Formats: sequence, C-alpha cells, structure tokens
Amino acid sequence: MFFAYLGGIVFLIISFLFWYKFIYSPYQFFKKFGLHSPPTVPFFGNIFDIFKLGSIYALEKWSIKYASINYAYRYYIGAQPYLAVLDPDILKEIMIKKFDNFTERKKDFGFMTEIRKKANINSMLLFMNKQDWKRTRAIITPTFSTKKLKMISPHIERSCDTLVEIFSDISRKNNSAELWRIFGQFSMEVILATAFGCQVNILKGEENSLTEAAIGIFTPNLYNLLSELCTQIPFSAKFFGLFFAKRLKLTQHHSTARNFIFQVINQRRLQSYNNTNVDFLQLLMEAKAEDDQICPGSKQLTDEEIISVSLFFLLAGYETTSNLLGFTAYLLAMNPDKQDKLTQEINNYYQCNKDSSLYDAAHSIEYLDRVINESQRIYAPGSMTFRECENTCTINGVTIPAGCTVMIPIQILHRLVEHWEQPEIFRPERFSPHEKESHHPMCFMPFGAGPRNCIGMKLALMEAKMCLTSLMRKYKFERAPDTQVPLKTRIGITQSPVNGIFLRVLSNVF
Ligand code: HEM
Repeated sequence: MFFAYLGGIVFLIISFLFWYKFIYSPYQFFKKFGLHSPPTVPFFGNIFDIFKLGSIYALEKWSIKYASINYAYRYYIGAQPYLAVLDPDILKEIMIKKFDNFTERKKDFGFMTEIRKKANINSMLLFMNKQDWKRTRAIITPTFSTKKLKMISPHIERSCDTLVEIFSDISRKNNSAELWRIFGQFSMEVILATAFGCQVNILKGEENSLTEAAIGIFTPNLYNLLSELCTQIPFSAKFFGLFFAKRLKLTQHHSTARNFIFQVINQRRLQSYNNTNVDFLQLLMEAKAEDDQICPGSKQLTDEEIISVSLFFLLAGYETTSNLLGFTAYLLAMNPDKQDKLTQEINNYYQCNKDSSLYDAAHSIEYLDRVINESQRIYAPGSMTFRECENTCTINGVTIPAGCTVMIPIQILHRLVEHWEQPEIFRPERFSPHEKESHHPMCFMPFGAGPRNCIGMKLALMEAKMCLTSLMRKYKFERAPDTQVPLKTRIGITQSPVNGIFLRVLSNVF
C-alpha cells in the first residue's frame, strides 16, 4: 500500500515537472516581460498557423492583430520565442548600432545539422557562433572584393554566352518556355565554375558527380519536408537524425560534394607550383585575415573550414540568384514599357561603348540597377533573416529578452504601405537618386543589413546584371497564355515561384 502511494506521488511529481518544464514554462517567456503573443499550443507554439498560412502570411495576420507598439509582435515556433520587428528604426539598432548584442543569427536548422555531421561537414557560416563567425568572416571578406570578383567574371560570361544560345532556340520555336528552370541551370553552372573552377555544361545537359550531388541537394523531396518539420518541433531533429540522417540520399549528396572539394584541394596543394586557377576555392585557400583585424585563432582557414564555406556558397548562391533572374524576367514581361526602357538604355550604352566588356556594360547601365532593385523589392529572393538577442535590452520601448530570436521579415518590409506608395506596382524609378532618399534605408534590404549582411551580394548582382545585359541586347520577354498572373510564390527563408515562370522569348534583333 505504502509503495502504491509512493509510486503515485512520484508519478504526480514527475508529471508536474514535465508539465512545468515543457508545457507551461517555455510559453511564459514573454509574459515575464508583460508582453503578449498569439495563443500557443504546448510543444508546437504557433506553428500550426505557420503551416496553414505560410510563414510570411501568418506574420502578416499577426502583425495586424498583435503588433502592439512600434510594429513588433511575439510568437513561438515550438518552444523557441520569436520577436518579429517591422519598425525600421528598431531594426537599424538591432542590425547595425547594437550589432554586438545581436551578432548570432539563429540556432542551426536541426535536421540539416545531423545530415552535415554524418557527411563530415563543419558548421556553416550562416549559423556560426559569434567567435567563429568573426574569425571566418574576417578571413573570407577580401575574397569578395571588386578586384577579385572581376577576376572570376569570365566564368560568368561563358555561361551567359551559352544562355544566349539556348534563348535563341526558344525564340525560334515561338512557344512559351519555363524560364525559372533554365535560370536555375544557369546559376548552378555559374556557382560551380566560380566556386570550384568546375567547367560544366549544365545548360547543355551535361553532368558529373559534383553537379549530380549539387542538383540532388536542391531537388525537393520528402526529406526536405522532414527537415522543415524538424526546425519547428522541439527535440525532433535528434530523434529523426538518429534514424534517417545516415540513410538519406541527401546525406550522400553532401558527402559526395564534400569529397569532391576535398580532392580538388589536395590536388591543388600538390600542384601548387603551376596553379593558375581563378575561383573562390583558390581564393579561400590563399585567404588570410588582414593584420589589423582583431580575430582570435588562426588567420587562415583549415581545409575542413574551406570545404564548409565553399559548400555554403553553393547553397546560398544557387536558388536566390535564379529566383532573382526569374522574377525580373516575369516583371519585365508584365511591364513592357519598363522593359523597352531597359533595352533602350542597354542599346544606348553599346552605341557609345562599342568594345565594352560585358562586365563593364553590366556595371554601367543605371536603369538595370533600378530594375533589379525594384524586382527584389517586390519579390525578395531572401524573404527573411534572424538575429539572436544576447543580453536583454529595450529599444524604442520594445523589450527584447536575452535568448529571443528577432525575426526580420524582409518581404513584408519591402511592401509596407507606410513606406512605399502603391507597393504592388513595379516602378524602377523608385530607386532613382532623388526618389531613393525618400524611403527609409532599412525598408529595403534584399541582402540583409549591417556587418552580418550577405557576403555574396556583389557576386549575385554581378551575375544577375551580366546575365540580363547579355539577354536583353538580343531578346525580350512577353506574357504568354500560360503565364500565371498574379504569380504565386512559395515563401520560406527564400522565395520562389510555385509553378515556375512561363514566358515567351522574342528576338530583339531584326
Ligand atoms: C540574389 C541573391 C542573393 C540574395 C537575395 C541573398 C540574400 C541573403 C540574405 C537576406 C542574407 C541574410 C543577411 C542578414 O542576415 O543580414 C544572406 C546571407 C548570406 N549569403 Fe546571401 N543572398 C544572395 C546570394 C548569395 C551568394 C551568391 C552567396 C555566396 C556566394 C551568398 C552567401 C551568403 C552568406 C555566406 C551569408 C551569411 C553571411 C554571414 O552570416 O556572415 N549569398 N544572403
């Protein structure tokens, strides 16, 4: 009898502790500071709304209902507390002025961490902790200087030439074509060439072990869904990781890519006397932090670090850039007057600069810059980013507790009616010098902001500008019967078209 009572009491105590630790306590996080959030479900927080509506749309709904003061509102993903901030002045404090208190981004994506561990790949730059990030970023920043990017631009020009040939075939057929897939092949070809000096012809259908692995990493499948789920449900990443990570094709693709890069590094080290490679891998092998950079640890990257950094370039640069090109083509087709203006500007430039290189042309046409900015404002390819708060602080009346993840909804900021007149309209003139002054700089951040912004920004812009300049000299895009209007997009961390982008391509040259 005594033992039955004792057992009952122990059971009650354990149940109470379980309830307190996992069901009650995590959701008191904001309440302790007198702040509100939408109603939560134990273990899941607010993820059902996110699954039902999509993250950005759920945030839009909450922003109307819960953005109490200064356009900031709170929610939970699993048990992790989030604060979404829409106020540009607060964002300036977080991303720039108080950067030291908001240096880290977000805990790693659970399931992908397990996959990378199994594939022997180090932590990615995106999720690095403060110390590791400071050192790594200081070493690799010079790799993205204008001079070095110009050195690798011939790789991009080569793929632009192939793309022009492909578009010539499409224009002759006079049917619509799915351009998003073609821009995807283009950007994969460019990133493999610029990152690893790998001369592949993906646009012409050729493959090798690295391209197969790279394509495999980006092909959506059940496991991607699983990994999405694991980022939301607490403790599930370890659980699923234990059972699946070793057996997944995705892990094999990561291993193949890793081993490929490892072999290339070894070969280059052996042939160091006649090494003429001009690509990121080579630049990373030679990269060294400047002497005046305060960074603890070695000023050079180890081979394992080079592998994880260069692999991350592949992940970060592929989808975002192809989405940018696809969205821009769609917006130009839907706004023929803006497209004509761009073509005119490109032709004018070449009339005055007949022997200009593609690199120089792409960087001299101001209207192209405005078109690309406006395209990214309407469809931000990187639709959100994050910062972790290290120490509790209050900014413009909003308390941000330590341990809280600040969510920066880039796509929403780009369309706020308070800051953008008729935000749904494509008008590149918004970015002309005199109009540019009229909007808050923090309301336009396709590449993030502050010291932890996108390191690949100049590369992405160089690629997009060179690609559009070479295409628009010869072709124009036109709306076809199967063009989806309005375009449906899928918004996660990145934004992509749900059903591709179907357009006609017509020759400009008669
Ligand atoms: C149109 C193309 C691209 C877009 C829209 C884009 C957007 C972004 C955004 C929004 C962030 C987060 C910034 C922040 O938190 O403030 C980011 C981070 C990053 N991006 Fe990009 N990106 C693009 C292309 C690239 C390319 C081509 C590369 C590399 C070759 C790259 C490498 C990175 C890296 C390494 C980070 C993490 C930086 C850090 O934590 O220090 N991105 N990108």
